[in-house]
Amino acid sequence: MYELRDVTKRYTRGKETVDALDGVDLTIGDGDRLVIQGPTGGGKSTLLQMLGGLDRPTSGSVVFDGTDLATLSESKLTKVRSENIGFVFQSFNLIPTLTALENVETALVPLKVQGRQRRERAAAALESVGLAERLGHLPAELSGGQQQRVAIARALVKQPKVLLADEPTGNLDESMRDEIMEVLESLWKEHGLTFIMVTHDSTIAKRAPRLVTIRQGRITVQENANS
Ligand SMILES: Nc1ncnc2c1ncn2[C@@H]1O[C@H](COP(=O)(O)OP(=O)(O)OP(=O)(O)O)[C@@H](O)[C@H]1O
Repeated sequence: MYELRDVTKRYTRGKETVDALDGVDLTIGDGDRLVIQGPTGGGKSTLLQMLGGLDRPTSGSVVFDGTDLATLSESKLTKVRSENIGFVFQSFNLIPTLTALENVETALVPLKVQGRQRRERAAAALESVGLAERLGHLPAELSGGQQQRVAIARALVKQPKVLLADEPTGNLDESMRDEIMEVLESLWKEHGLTFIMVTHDSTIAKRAPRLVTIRQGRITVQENANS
């Protein structure tokens, strides 16, 4: 699915340069579940942005299903993203004036799914995260955990190949954290998704089959035989 070769991302601000990624090589297979951890500023979000085609490396290649995202035109990159990659962030990023159903429907607009089919798919996605009774609620009328479920439904409604999550439980208390992790893990199993998650949470990191640690832009990979 992913082949990253010698990926470098250099940020320059004035005279200062930071290598947020420094020669990263990483292979991720179809259906893998991978957790990325590391100290603050280590490069976790930058790596996730490369995988999601949200940014391009300074050098190196990020090959996704045979296509190098590093050299793709902006319009082709947008197409790859909207068809294949679902994102979940720490700050749920829901549109406050839209209902849960409408928020999920927004993910199907770029795919030109319209009308009744769009509503039905969005409703089914919300049902799969346990929110069948909350379709007409606005984000402000939902708990933090419920808002994150809406964001997960929005990421998954287009049936992406990959789900990328950046600290998806960072804004939640412990019980909601466990709840959201259960939802994500069961969706991963059910859909055969490739699931890549950034977390600071060592309990979650310990449960991951593959753990990537990133420090000063360099990665180490551990396989966890117990999970
Ligand atoms: N747009 C940018 N411009 C300049 N420097 C940046 C930019 N984005 C990130 N950096 C720098 O790149 C390095 C890696 O940042 P990144 O956000 O990937 O780290 P992180 O591991 O996700 O950190 P955190 O856990 O704090 O979110 C940091 O030193 C950061 O300051």
